[in-house]
Amino acid sequence: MTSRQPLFDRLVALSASDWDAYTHHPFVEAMGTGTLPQAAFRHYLVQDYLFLIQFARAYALAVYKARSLEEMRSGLRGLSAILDKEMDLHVDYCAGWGISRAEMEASEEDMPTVAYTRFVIDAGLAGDLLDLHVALAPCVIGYAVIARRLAEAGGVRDGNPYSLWIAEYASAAYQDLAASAVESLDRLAGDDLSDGRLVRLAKLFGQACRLEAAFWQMGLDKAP
Ligand SMILES: Cc1ncc(CO)c(N)n1
Repeated sequence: MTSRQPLFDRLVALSASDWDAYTHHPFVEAMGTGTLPQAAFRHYLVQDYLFLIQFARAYALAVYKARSLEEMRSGLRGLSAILDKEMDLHVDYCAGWGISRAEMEASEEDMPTVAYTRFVIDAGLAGDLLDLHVALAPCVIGYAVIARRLAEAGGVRDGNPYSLWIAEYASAAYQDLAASAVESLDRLAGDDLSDGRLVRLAKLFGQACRLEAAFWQMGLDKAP
């Protein structure tokens, strides 16, 4: 019975308090209500641009770590989704907040950005493809879960400056991407995951959730 439960659900259950602290962080709740200070969001946006560059490197590593052509192509789709789509979207979106590409490129990575992105890359370098995808899961899937909840609670509405952010990650395209990330965890894990491996994977997952929470907190800490 437990083996039929998606690996993602088991990881969330094993790291419930870290997962909840990440997905219900005060930064997230304030985006939903529209009360997040703009300075917090702008700092987050610039750091997220730098985050995405490193995230692309993590997908490049997924191509390298692939054990089959199919897995290589899947890593390549993730890489090009970031480089060819998400980065451009991000630049357009930041322009709407008066932040130029030049300003983002001139910015330095804050410690939480360095910590999170290099943690993910190291998880992939030191481990196998499943370790890497588990370390990536809170990013890819977490944003889909957060945005869906905020959208269902009425976060996308006139007058909420964060509507577009919520709508983007609540969109069918992003929700589909997250659903395929959930499936790929099960495909990579196969059906003979030992208890010991599960515990090690849950450690990676919980750490990534704490680093996501620290990423939100970095934004809040910039609010006057
Ligand atoms: C910090 C962070 N986590 C996850 C995502 C989703 O891609 C993102 N853009 N930024």
